[in-house]
Amino acid sequence: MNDPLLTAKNISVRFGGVLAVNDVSFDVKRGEVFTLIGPNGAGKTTVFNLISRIYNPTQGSITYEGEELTALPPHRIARVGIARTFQNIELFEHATVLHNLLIGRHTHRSTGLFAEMFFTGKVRAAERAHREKVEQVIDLLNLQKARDLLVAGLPYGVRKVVELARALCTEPKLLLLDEPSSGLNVEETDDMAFWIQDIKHELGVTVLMVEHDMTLVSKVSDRVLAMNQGEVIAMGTPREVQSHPAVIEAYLGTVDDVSSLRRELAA
Ligand SMILES: Nc1ncnc2c1ncn2[C@@H]1O[C@H](COP(=O)(O)OP(=O)(O)OP(=O)(O)O)[C@@H](O)[C@H]1O
Repeated sequence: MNDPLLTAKNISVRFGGVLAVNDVSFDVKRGEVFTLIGPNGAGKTTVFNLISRIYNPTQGSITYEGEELTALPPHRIARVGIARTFQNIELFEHATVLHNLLIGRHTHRSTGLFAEMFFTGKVRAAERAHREKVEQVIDLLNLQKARDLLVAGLPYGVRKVVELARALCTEPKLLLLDEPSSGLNVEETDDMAFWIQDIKHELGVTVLMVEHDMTLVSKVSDRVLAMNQGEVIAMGTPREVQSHPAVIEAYLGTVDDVSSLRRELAA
C-alpha cells in the first residue's frame, strides 16, 4: 500500500492568464482511495483532467507505474489500466446495460479482423472471457435486475452505478471518479460509498476521486488533498484535512460546504 502508483511532481497548468494549477505535487499509493477536495475553481477538475490526459501540464511531470504519463495520448490510458467516470454520465443510452459493459471490454480485444469475421475458436474463447468478466462486475455492483434494460429508461442513480461498472469492466489499476455523488440523493450516495469501498477491498483497485460531499469523502478516503486557487493547502486523513484551518478558511463563504464540514467534524 505504500508504493506509489501515480506521482505528480510540481505540476502547473495555465489557461491564458489563469494559473489553474500552481506547483502541485502528490502521490497516489497502490490500493488507496485518494480524494481531491476544494471549493469551486480550486483546480481539482484540472488536475483530474491532466491524469486522464485531457490536458497537458504547462510544467511538471506525472508518472504512472514509473512511466511518464504525459507522453501518452488520451486514447491509450485505458490500455495502461486507467479508467474514469464522468460528472455527467456518458453511456450509450439506447443500448442495454449488458451491451454498455461489453463495449467497456473493447480495450481487451486482441483478436484480429479475420478471426472475428470467421468467429474462430480463439474469438469464441475471448468472447466467453469478456462475458464472464462483465457478469462478475454485474454481480459485484448488484446490477442483475438492470442487465437487459436500456440505459435510457433507468433512474439516474442506477445509471451512475452502470457507469462505474463500465469503468470496472476495463479491469483498471487506477479508477478516476469525477464527483461520484453528483446528482445522487442521500441514500444513493450511501450506496455509492459502499460500492467504492467494495471496489477497493474486493478488487484492490486504486481510486482517485474529486468529490464535494464531505460525508462520502470521510467514509471512503484514506487520504485527502485539499486545494484552493490552484494550490495544495492541506493533505492527510479526512479528519486532519477537514479540521485544517486553511481548509476551513478556504470554504468560508460557501455556506453549504462549511455546514457540511462542521457536521462531519461534530460526528
Ligand atoms: N479550459 C479552461 N479554460 C480556461 N480556464 C479554465 C479552463 N478549465 C478551468 N479553468 C479555470 O481554472 C480554474 C480551476 O478550475 P477547475 O475546474 O479545475 O476547478 P474545480 O476545483 O474543479 O472547480 P469545481 O468544483 O467548480 O468544478 C478556474 O478558475 C477555472 O475557471
